[in-house]
Amino acid sequence: MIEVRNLWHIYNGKRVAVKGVDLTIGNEIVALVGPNGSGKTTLAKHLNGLLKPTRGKVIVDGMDTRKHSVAELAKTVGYVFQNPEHMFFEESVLKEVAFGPKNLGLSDEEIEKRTKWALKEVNLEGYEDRSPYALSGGEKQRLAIACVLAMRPKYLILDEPTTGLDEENAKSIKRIIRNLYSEGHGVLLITHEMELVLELADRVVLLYNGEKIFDGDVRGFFELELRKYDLDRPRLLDISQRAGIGFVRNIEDFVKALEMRT
Ligand SMILES: Nc1ncnc2c1ncn2[C@@H]1O[C@H](COP(=O)(O)OP(=O)(O)OP(=O)(O)O)[C@@H](O)[C@H]1O
Repeated sequence: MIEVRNLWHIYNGKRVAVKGVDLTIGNEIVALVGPNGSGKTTLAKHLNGLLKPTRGKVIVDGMDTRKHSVAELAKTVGYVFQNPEHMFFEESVLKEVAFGPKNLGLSDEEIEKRTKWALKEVNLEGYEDRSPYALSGGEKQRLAIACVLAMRPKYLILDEPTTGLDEENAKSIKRIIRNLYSEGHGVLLITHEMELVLELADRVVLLYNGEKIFDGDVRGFFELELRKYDLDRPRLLDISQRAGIGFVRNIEDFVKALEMRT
């Protein structure tokens, strides 16, 4: 369990980015949403110790982030950054994924096992010898997830994992996230894409001006006046409501509900 208790983050002694946030994350998919500058990245960087609390506490599976290094915490909380190509530096996909486990000082056998597993998990088997830079946007995103997965973290933070991807690639990322959840991982999904929230999240946390405005189920979240927070309501929900069907999570459920009616 990740526990955030009354967390405050103030940059340079004056810019208050996170204001008294409480939050827990277990084996679930939590969407972290809010307009630009609302504090999402700042909050997420606390979960693996990249930032330390100005006030309050973050406890990751019993470890106080102030008392543990980022390297230590990264074994438990993996962070897949936005624009993953900035993080690649090896000449092949295989070396890129093996880098993390190597750094942990694992045996060659264990490194190979983890690398293979991570590449399989993101469906990049057969790409081992390719250059990370020569991959498509969707493949780069999957490679970035594999690199973090190879560290076997229990929790994953994914920052805008589907932004800029076409539908096919976005689908594949969604499948990976669902798999990770069913394998017992906790996932924190930072996103501006409300369709993704609707389809995937168990819970939604809304930040606004650094404060937690909402923390609850997806249905409750979409009952909020989202325009007030610069967020869009998914079109599917409007269409479904107009059709008299009400709350659905994806197009398949909408079509099923339509068919049942006829
Ligand atoms: N290193 C920094 N130094 C000073 N202020 C910062 C720093 N990083 C972020 N901020 C400020 O803290 C506030 C929260 O920023 P943060 O990046 O956490 O928001 P966000 O919700 O992730 O935004 P976005 O959706 O645009 O990525 C913003 O006002 C931002 O300008």
